[in-house]
Amino acid sequence: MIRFEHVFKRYPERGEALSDVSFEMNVGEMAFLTGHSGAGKSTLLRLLGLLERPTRGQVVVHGRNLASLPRGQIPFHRRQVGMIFQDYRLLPDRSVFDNVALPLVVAGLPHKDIGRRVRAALDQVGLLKRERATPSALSGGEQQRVGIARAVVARPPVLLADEPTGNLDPDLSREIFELFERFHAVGVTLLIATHDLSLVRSMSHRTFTLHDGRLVKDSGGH
Ligand SMILES: Nc1ncnc2c1ncn2[C@@H]1O[C@H](COP(=O)(O)OP(=O)(O)OP(=O)(O)O)[C@@H](O)[C@H]1O
Repeated sequence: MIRFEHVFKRYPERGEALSDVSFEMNVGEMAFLTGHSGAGKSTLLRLLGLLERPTRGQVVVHGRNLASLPRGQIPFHRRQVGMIFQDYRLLPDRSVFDNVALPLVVAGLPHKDIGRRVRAALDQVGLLKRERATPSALSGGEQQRVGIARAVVARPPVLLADEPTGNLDPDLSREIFELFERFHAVGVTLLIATHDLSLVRSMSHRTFTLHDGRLVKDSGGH
């Protein structure tokens, strides 16, 4: 589902953020991505979401080589890869419903399908009753669940999360990770960047470790 082949990413002003990174993930696999601050975790996820392009090497998702993906297929790719962020990135002046609907509105889905799909996604994250609320009326854990509903509403086969529990306390963090387990159980491929090593250790999934832009460890899991 995901393949990195000798991937390098250099930011002109900062030098190499990723150096010669190669790995593969199978369909339905769930893995963690760890490493010190600045190790390159966000960069790796941004390459997968096509928010950045590699300087060298190949990134392949679902058989599509992102380096040679025609411009017109970028929106389609983005719908195949749901992204979840530490700071949730919700629109503060729009309702929970509107925030979750956004990817479907952008994709031009018919109105009646949008309502059905948004409610299904909110149900999955346990927020069906809050669709009219604005994000500021929600707790951090709830806001992140809105972020997750938005990421899954277009039913992407791949979910990427960048420090999804970085702003949450341990109990809420565990709830978010349990939610990820449920998507894993239905066959979604997940890659989750996190500093939360105690949660990582308690969950026995494959774990990648980056150090100074290099993949130094690939371990764990069943
Ligand atoms: N848009 C950018 N422009 C320039 N340099 C960048 C950019 N994004 C990241 N970098 C640099 O690339 C390196 C890797 O950063 P990255 O954000 O990928 O690391 P990270 O492991 O996600 O760190 P953190 O845990 O702090 O989020 C760092 O040196 C960072 O300063």
